Amino acid sequence: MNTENISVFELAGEMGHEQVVYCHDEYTGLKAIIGIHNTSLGPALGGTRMWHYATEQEALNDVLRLSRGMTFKAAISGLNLGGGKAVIIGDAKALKSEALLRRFGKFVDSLSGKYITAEDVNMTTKDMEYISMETSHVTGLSESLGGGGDPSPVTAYGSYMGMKAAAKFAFGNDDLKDKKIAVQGVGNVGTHLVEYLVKENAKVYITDIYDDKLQKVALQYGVDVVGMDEVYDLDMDIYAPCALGATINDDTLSRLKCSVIAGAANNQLADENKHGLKLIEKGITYAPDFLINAGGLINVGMDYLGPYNRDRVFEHTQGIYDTCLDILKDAQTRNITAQEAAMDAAIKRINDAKERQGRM
Ligand SMILES: NC(=O)c1ccc[n+]([C@@H]2O[C@H](COP(=O)([O-])OP(=O)(O)OC[C@H]3O[C@@H](n4cnc5c(N)ncnc54)[C@H](O)[C@@H]3O)[C@@H](O)[C@H]2O)c1
Repeated sequence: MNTENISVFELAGEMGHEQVVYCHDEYTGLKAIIGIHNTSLGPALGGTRMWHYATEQEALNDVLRLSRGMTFKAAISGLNLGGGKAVIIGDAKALKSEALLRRFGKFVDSLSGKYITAEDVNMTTKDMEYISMETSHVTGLSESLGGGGDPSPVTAYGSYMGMKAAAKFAFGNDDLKDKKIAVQGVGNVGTHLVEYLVKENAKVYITDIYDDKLQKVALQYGVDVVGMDEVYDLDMDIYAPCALGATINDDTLSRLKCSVIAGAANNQLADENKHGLKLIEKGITYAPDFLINAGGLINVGMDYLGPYNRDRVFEHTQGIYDTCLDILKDAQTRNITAQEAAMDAAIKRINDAKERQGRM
C-alpha cells in the first residue's frame, strides 16, 4: 500500500487502531510515536524500538504495522493483553540518553496503563530501568530488579513446542529423534533451540553469518555447519528460520525439500497469502510464526500481569503445542493456510471479548 498521502486517521482506520500518540520533547530531542492497536483483551503491550527512520511516515508505518501484529500475537497466546508498540525516531548511538528515556517514560505514564512498554530493537534492560523511573507501565526489567529477564529461552521453548506439534501433524508423532533439522541463525533464540533439539537426539545443522558463533555452537553441541545459501537445498525434514524474515519466498520455495517449517523469526513468509498457498501445494506443514514465537511476549506479559513465576511462564508457553496442532488441523479441514487459520482464531478471541463488552 502506498501510504505517502494517507492521513493518520485514514491509516489507523484501515488497520483498526484505537489511538496513535505523538510524543515530542525539544530539550532531549525525543520524537516518538506510540501505536495502540486494540485493547479489547487488556492493556496494549509491545516493545519500544529506536530506529533511524528516514522519514516520519516510515516511522508511523512501522509502529502501526508492529502494534497490529502484537494484538494478534497476544490474542492467539491466550494472554489478556492487547497490542501496542512504540518507536523512537533517531540514531540510538547518538541520541539515546537517560533524559530522553525518562521523558519517554513520562509520556508512557500519561496513558495511565493503556500502553505498556518493553524492550525491542536498540533498547536494553538498562533503558527499561530508566523508563521505569517515570512509570510503572513497563516490563522486561532485569532479573536483579525482579523482572523476567531475557525472553529468548522462553521464545526458543515455544518454538520448540510449535515444531513438535507441526511434526506430530506432518509425521504422525512428535518424536524429533534422528530428524534432520536446520536451524538458520544461532543467536539468542537459535542457540537455545539447538539445545532442545540435541537433547532429543535430532540431527541438527546450523548456519549463521558469523563464523565464530557457528564454531562455538557446533563445538558445544556437536552439530554440523552448513553454508548460508546451502541451507535452502539441504536434504532435511525440518527447516527452522531463526534469523531474518521473508526467507520463505519465490526463490527458496522452489528449493526447499523439507516437510515442516517451524522457527522463531518474525514474518517468515515474504507474501503471506501467495507463499502460504504455495506451502500447501508443496505439502509443507507450516507452523505460523507469530503463534510459535510468542514465548517472549508470554514472558513479559506474565511479568507485567504478575506475580512473575518462571515455571508458570514455561507452563503457559507449553500451551503453544496444543494451539499449534489445533490450528494446523483447522487449516486442513477448511482448506486454508495455517497463517490464516491462526489469524482467524486470534480475531475470534478479540471479537468474543468485544461482544462481552457490548462493543459488537
Ligand atoms: N528474542 C526473542 O525473544 C524473540 C521473540 C520473538 C521473535 N524473535 C525473532 O527471532 C529471530 C531471532 O531472534 P534473536 O533474538 O535470536 O536474534 P539474534 O540477533 O540474537 O540472532 C539472529 C542470528 O541470526 C544470524 N543471521 C542474520 N542473518 C542471517 C542469515 N542471512 N543467515 C543465517 N544467519 C543469519 C545473526 O548473525 C544472529 O546470530 C528474529 O527474527 C527475532 O525477531 C525473537
